[in-house]
Amino acid sequence: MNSPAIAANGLRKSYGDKLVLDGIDLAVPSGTVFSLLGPNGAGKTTTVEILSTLITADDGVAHVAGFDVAKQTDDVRHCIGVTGQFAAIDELLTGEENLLLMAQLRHLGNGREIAKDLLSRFDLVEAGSKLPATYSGGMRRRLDLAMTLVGDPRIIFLDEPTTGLDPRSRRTMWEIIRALVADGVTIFLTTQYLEEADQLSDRIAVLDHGKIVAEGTAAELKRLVPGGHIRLRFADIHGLDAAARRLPHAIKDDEALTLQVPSDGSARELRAALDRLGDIDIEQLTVHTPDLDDVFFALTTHGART
Ligand SMILES: Nc1ncnc2c1ncn2[C@@H]1O[C@H](COP(=O)(O)OP(=O)(O)OP(=O)(O)O)[C@@H](O)[C@H]1O
Repeated sequence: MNSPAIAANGLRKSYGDKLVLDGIDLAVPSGTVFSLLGPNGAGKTTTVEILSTLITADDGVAHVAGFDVAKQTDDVRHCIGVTGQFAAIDELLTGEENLLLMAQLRHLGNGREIAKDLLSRFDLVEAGSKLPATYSGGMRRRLDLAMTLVGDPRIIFLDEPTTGLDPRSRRTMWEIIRALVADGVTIFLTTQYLEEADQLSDRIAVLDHGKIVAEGTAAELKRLVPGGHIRLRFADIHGLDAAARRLPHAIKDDEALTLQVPSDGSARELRAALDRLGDIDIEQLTVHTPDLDDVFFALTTHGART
């Protein structure tokens, strides 16, 4: 098996007496999307900064593209692209000039060609000759990501790439990220948006107070939390009472005229519940399966419902 594109063992980091990372282990196979999900201050940016050689860990080891992030920083930097929460865009240069500067910094001879190609891929051809001050938030993020892609890095760190974007711009970013993955690029993504992690990731780790509290596919994480149920609403109290007698394990709400039946969301369990109700009239039926929101609330203390 190929060695992972990104691997970390026992990463620790403190600022003063504040412990920020308390022993992080992770492994990201090549060509996959890994999301680090966590509330504000959980340590997501700190993890990205260590893996991308911007800061050093106090303890533990990490390898990116097979290189040690603490000892082979230049090799790591050659293989990666990083898009942070604060864009690297130079406000005094046009979009195209920003890309050209990036190509120069990376000592690439064919800067004009690269800039032209990226402007067209990121739908910034017209904007390319304008100053970033005239760009929308979504355009700035696209330019920032385009700059990250100069030199064709095979491993990309995206630190909260869609924070503050409207739903349409967010979806455009998702399409761009999916195209990169289809091209074999490895993506390490941090996000506070559960839907984003759900949509894009092969694997997700939930970070809280500097520790990974759960890791797996979106489906695996959703199975960790209870909360799946079928909700049945009845026209009147007689229907509700009759139904409650046939489904004694259900939670009854006399005011809302509903029964909540624990369920894994499968068609088999739904059919079994309906069979037991027989000819009792149901006014409305909804099936709730746990989503990543439930996982997030269940596993992180910041998100914990009190
Ligand atoms: N340079 C620094 N000096 C002191 N404390 C820091 C420094 N950088 C980060 N921290 C602290 O480390 C903790 C984790 O920060 P980090 O930015 O990694 O969290 P995050 O999960 O990325 O949060 P957010 O979603 O808000 O960006 C925070 O409490 C933060 O205040």
